[in-house]
Amino acid sequence: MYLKTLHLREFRNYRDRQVEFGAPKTILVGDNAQGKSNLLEGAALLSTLKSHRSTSDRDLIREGAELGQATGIVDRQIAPVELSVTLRRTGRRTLTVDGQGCRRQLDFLGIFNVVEFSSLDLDLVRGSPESRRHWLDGLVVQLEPFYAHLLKQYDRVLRQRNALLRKIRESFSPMANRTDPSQQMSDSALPVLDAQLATLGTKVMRRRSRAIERLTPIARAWHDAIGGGAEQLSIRYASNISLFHPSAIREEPEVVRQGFLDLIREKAIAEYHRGTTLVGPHRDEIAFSINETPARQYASQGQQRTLVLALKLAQLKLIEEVVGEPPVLLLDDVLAELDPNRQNQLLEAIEDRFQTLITTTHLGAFDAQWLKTSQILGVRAGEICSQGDFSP
Ligand SMILES: Nc1ncnc2c1ncn2[C@@H]1O[C@H](COP(=O)(O)OP(=O)(O)OP(=O)(O)O)[C@@H](O)[C@H]1O
Repeated sequence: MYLKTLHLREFRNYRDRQVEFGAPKTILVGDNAQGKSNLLEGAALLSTLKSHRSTSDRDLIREGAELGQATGIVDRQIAPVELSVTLRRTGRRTLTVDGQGCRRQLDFLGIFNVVEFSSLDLDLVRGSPESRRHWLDGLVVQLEPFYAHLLKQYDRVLRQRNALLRKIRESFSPMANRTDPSQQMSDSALPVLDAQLATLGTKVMRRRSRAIERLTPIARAWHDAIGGGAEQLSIRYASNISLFHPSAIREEPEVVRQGFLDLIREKAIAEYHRGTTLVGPHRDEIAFSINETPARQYASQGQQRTLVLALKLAQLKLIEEVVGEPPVLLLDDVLAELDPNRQNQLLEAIEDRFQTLITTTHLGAFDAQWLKTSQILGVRAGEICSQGDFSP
C-alpha cells in the first residue's frame, strides 16, 4: 500500500498543509521541533487511530483550534481509499472512509497498515512489560483489527472489576464479626465479572500468543542477518496464566479459560487486600533472550538495538504476509541512533519494497544513491517545502 497524500488541518503545529508523496522513500529533513514527527504522527493516526506520544486528542489539535483533522489517500491493490479522522477537544472523533462516516473503529482499522519505528522503540527491550504489551497489541491490531475491539472489552471489564474490588474492600467491616470477605465477594457481581474477564482474557492471550509464534522465526532470521548469526534470539510469550504452555493458549481455549477462573479463585484474598485484579493478560510479559540470557537485564546497548531492529523488520514482513500488501514504514528519528552496519541493514531491507517516510535532522546518514531516489522535503515550523525551497 502507498500513502499518496496526507492533509493535516489544525493538527499539532500544522495549520493547513497537504503533502504529496512522490517516491517510495520520502526524507523529511529539518531542525528539532519543526513538525517532522508530527507529520508521521498524522500518518500513523490514519492507521492505528492512536498516537504513541499522547493519549489525549487535545494534544493533537493545534493550540487555539477547536477541531483538528488528518486526511490521507491510500493506494491499495483493490482501489485507492480516502481516510479521514476529525478530532475534537471534547474527545469525540469522526472517522470517514471515502467520505462515509464509520460508526465503529473496527470499520476503519486495518485499511491502512503501518509499522512505526521511533527512537522510543529502542527502549522496548529494557523498558516496562507494559511497553512490550503495547508493542505486541499494536502489531496484533494491524494483523486482526477485531483485536482492538476485544482489548477494549477486556479493559472495560477489568476496570469494572477493579472498581468493585475496591468497593468491597471499603465496605467490608470486620466490626460486624466477619473476618473473611469471601462471602461478600461471592454475593457481589464479582463472579459475573470473573467469567467475562476469563472469556475475554483467554481470547486476548490466544491472539497474542499466535502473533508471537508467527513473528519469532522471521525476527530470528533478521537477528542472524544483522548480528552475523553469532547469537541466538528467543522470544517467549510469558502469560500471566503461567500454568499453560503457549501452544495450549493457542489451541485449548476452554482449558485455559477454566485455568484462568481457577487462578482468580486462588488469588481472591490477595486481590481483595490489594484492591486490584492480579490475574490476566494485563500482566503478561514478552520475554526476549539472547543465547538464553534474559535481554531485559543483560543485553548491551548494541544487542538491544539489533533486537529491536530485527523485531521491526519482522513486523513489516509479517504484516505483508497476513494482509497481502506491504505496510508503510514510518522511521522517526531512528537512523541517527543506529550504527552504520545496522543502518545499512535497515535501508537495504527497505529498498523500494516498502514505502518509507523518514525524519532526520541532517542528510549525512544517507548514501548518494538513496538521496537520488528519495523525495526530500524540508520541514520548518509547520511548513513543508521541496528541498531547495529552503535549506533547513
Ligand atoms: N497541539 C499543538 N499545537 C501547536 N503546536 C504544537 C502542538 N503539539 C506540538 N506542537 C509543536 O510541534 C513542535 C514539535 O514538532 P515535532 O515533534 O514534529 O518535532 P520534530 O520536527 O520531529 O523535531 P525532533 O527532531 O526534535 O523530533 C513543537 O514546536 C511543538 O511546540
